[in-house]
Amino acid sequence: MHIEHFPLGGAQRAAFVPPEPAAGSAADFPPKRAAPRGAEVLVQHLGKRYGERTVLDDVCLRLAPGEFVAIVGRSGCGKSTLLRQVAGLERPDAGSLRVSGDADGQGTRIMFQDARLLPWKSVLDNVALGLPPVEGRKRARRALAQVGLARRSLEWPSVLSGGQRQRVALARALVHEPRLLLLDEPLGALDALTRMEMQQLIEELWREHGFTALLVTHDVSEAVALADRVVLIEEQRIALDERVPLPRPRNRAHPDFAAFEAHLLQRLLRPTPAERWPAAAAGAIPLRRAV
Ligand SMILES: Nc1ncnc2c1ncn2[C@@H]1O[C@H](COP(=O)(O)OP(=O)(O)OP(=O)(O)O)[C@@H](O)[C@H]1O
Repeated sequence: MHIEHFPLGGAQRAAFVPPEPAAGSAADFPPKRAAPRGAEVLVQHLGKRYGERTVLDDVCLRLAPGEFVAIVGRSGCGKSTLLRQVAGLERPDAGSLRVSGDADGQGTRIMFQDARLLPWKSVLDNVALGLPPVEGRKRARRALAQVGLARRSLEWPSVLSGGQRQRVALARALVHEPRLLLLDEPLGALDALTRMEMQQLIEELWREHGFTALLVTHDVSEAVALADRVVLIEEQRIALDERVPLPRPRNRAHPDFAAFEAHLLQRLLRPTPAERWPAAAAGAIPLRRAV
């Protein structure tokens, strides 16, 4: 897969030596991935403001077709804002954004932390929503089978657990054969075990279907488990964009997993210039002198 990086404003890299792949890992990693049929996403010099507040500034990012990218960053740094721009739910104030291979936007699907199911419709009808009745239900059954809920299709959403509801939300995205799946902290409300099961399911479906995936998460471990690349947003910009140097499926028990996670966490928790020099950030003294 060809990955092209745009120059990243102020990108900084902490000292991290990518580990060698574990012995025998190639055998654990059969190349059974479907040929990518995902969209390409190209974000160039994107800026977004809400009133006086600049949330994103000069953000450049490219997702190759079929790539899985995770966005991490502190609360309020603009992760969901970036996702909403890519989803076309909001318009950026500056720069450009292109999702190719999805001309009508129908192939872009988004999943949120809450499943947002219609309580007065059955599980099956939630998944088939917007599709022609007969064909839609057939496709919805197939999608529900893929997420392991074939037997729950005639139930109401209210009787499902949180994890099962998120499975339905995943089926509702899959039924449209997405080319781009946007995931806005979709597992944030789940318990640790269910969360890991869902991560595994998302990875399996991604491998099988070949869509491009963009995941927003607070959980660095989740980003390392799922993504090809991890992108960190800090101070309105992309401050780090790194390939995850680990074979798939990711082994959380392997020391290399922990090492890469620790490397990202260290970078994430590093105080920003504004935190180190609050007076300068507030304009009391020139930042140049403070630095
Ligand atoms: N519609 C809006 N109007 C005004 N401000 C907004 C709006 N949406 C988001 N913001 C502000 O933009 C900033 C970034 O919000 P965003 O939700 O993108 O952050 P985030 O990184 O996803 O946060 P979290 O991890 O806590 O979900 C925040 O300061 C937020 O208050």
